Amino acid sequence: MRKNLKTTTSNNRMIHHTNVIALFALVGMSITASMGILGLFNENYFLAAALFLASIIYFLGYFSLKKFNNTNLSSAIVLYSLYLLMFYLVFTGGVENTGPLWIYIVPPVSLYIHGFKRGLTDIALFIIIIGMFMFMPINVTTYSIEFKLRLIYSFLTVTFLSALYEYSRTQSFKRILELSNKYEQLANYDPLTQLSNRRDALHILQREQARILRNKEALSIILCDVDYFKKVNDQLGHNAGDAVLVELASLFTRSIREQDCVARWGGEEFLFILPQTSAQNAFVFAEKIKKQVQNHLIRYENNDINITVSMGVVQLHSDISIDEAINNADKHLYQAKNSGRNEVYPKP
Ligand SMILES: Nc1nc2c(ncn2[C@@H]2O[C@H](COP(=O)(O)OP(=O)(O)OP(=O)(O)O)[C@@H](O)[C@H]2O)c(=O)[nH]1
Repeated sequence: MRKNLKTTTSNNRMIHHTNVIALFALVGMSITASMGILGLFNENYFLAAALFLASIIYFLGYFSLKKFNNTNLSSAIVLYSLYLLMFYLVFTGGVENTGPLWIYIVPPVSLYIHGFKRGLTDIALFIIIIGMFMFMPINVTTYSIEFKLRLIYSFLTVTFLSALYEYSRTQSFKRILELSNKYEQLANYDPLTQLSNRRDALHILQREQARILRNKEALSIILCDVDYFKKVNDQLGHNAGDAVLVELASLFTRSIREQDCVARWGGEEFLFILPQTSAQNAFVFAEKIKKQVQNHLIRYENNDINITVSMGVVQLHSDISIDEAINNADKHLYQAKNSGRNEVYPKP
C-alpha cells in the first residue's frame, strides 16, 4: 500500500477556488474603477474617491493572491471590502439613491467564499446592519418605506436562491468527490487487499525511477511470491487463500516505511518498491520480511496456516528499464524458489 495516498481532486478544487477569488478581485477592481471614473465625470468626487479606494483594495486582494498565494487573506480582502462598499453605498445612496441596487452582489459572493453556514451568518449580519442604516435616522439619504421594504424582501429572495444554489453545488461536489475517490480506488487498488494494483505500482515505479535519475539516489524492488499457495486453496478453500493474502498485505503494510510501497503484483505475488534503498539494504529488509512471515501464524476458521515467501531483489539503475528490472527480480525469485523456497535472492 502506498502510505502517502493523496487525491488530486481536492488540489484541483483549491486551484479552482483560488482562480475564482482572483477573478472576483479583478472584476471588483474593474467595476469600481469604471464607476469611479463615471463619478468623476458626474463631479461626485466623494463617491469617486470611495470607489477608487475600493478598486485599490481589490487590486491588493489580487496582488496578495498572486504574490503570497494566500487565498484566505485575499478572500477576506475581497469580501470585507465588498461589505464596506455596500454599507457606504446604502448609507450615502450613491448616484441618485441607486447605491443599494448593488447589494445583490453580496449573497452569491459571501456564500461562495465562506460556504453555506458562515456565508448565511455573514449575510444575516449584513442585512441587519443595512436595515439599521436604512431605518434609523442616522441615514444621510432618504429612501421611501416601500423602497426599503422591497429592497430587503428582494435581497432575502436572492439570498434564499443563492443559498439553495450553493447548497446543491456543495452536495454535487461532495458526490463527485466520492465518485472520483471510488473510481480512483477501483482503477489503482486491489479490491481484496486494498494494496496498490499492478497499474498503480507501475506508475509509482516510473515516478521513482525518474527521481533516481534526477537525484542519483538508490531504488530497489523486491518481488515476493507466497510458497505453495495452491495447497492453501486446495486444502482449506479459496476463502482461506484470500484471508492469507489479506493478512500478508496487512503485515507488509505495517513493515514498510512511509516512502515505500507494497503492491499486489498478481495472484499471490507482491511487489515492494523501496526508494533510497540499495540492493544490500533491500536484501536485509527482505530477510526481515521473510522471517516475519515465517513466524506469523495465520488463523482461519480454527486452522493455523503456516506460510513462507520467496523473494527476488533488484536495484534499479539508470541504464536498465523498469521491465528489465522486473524481469531480473523475477529471475532472482525463480532462483529462490529453485533453492527450496523461503529464500531471498541474490545473496550478497
Ligand atoms: N485464494 C486466492 N487464490 C489465488 C488468488 N490469485 C491466485 N490464486 C491462486 O494462487 C495459486 C498459485 O499457485 P502456483 O502458481 O502453482 O504457486 P504456488 O502453489 O504458490 O507454488 P510456488 O509459487 O511454486 O511456491 C493458484 O492456485 C491460484 O489459483 C486469489 O486472489 N485468491
